[in-house]
Amino acid sequence: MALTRTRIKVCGITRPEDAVAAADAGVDAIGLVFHRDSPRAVSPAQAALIARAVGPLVTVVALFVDAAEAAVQEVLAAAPVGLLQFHGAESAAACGRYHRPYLKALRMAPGLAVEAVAEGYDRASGILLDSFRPGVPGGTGEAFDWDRVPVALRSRLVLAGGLTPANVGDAIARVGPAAVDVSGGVEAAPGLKDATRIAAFVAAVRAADSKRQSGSKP
Ligand SMILES: O=C(O)c1ccccc1N[C@@H]1O[C@H](COP(=O)(O)O)[C@@H](O)[C@H]1O
Repeated sequence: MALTRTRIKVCGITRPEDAVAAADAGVDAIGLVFHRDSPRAVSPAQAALIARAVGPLVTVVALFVDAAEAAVQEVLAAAPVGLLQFHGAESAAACGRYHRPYLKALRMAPGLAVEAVAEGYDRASGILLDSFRPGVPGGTGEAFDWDRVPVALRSRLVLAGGLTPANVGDAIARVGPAAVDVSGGVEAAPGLKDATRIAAFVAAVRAADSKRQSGSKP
């Protein structure tokens, strides 16, 4: 049985007030980036403050890019993380080391055998597909060719990469992911979310869900 409500994650939150805006808009998860080179990077102490602001029933996702085990453990000790997100070249064994639910991000490099690679992460709670730009691990603000998404992956797919309030409805109609993830598309500036854009993104997702449901009725 397929989900009728697309789950929403807003990633790259750096301020408690942005976490509150996302929660108030009705998102399912917020993402915190622990990658030093990102304009959205937060410290474990900031993460704890943001997680406290968002309350108990919004999932806090901690995003790492090929991080050392000690760095991941430091974050886990500091903040109530509900889900890990591995956005680098981490193996399935490395992702599973923390005995926590996790998303594995795959960047859509030319020629990537998406389905085969995703199969190697069968213990992941979801497979996140993001755009590929050489030398940039994520948060590019660029969309990839959605026709490359394997149908078989949809039920555990988190679609990411260049989503915005303007294109997310089309993305849902064409791909039918379990969840969508947005960062740059709801920002006023890198790392600074915009409450109006977050609300517009959520509204666009819900409109697409309604359209899908009415279209599937006999
Ligand atoms: O957001 C970042 O700065 C970032 C840094 C390193 C790895 C991943 C990052 N963000 C993730 O990138 C995708 C797409 O972001 P966007 O919507 O295209 O800006 C998303 O999954 C973020 O979680």
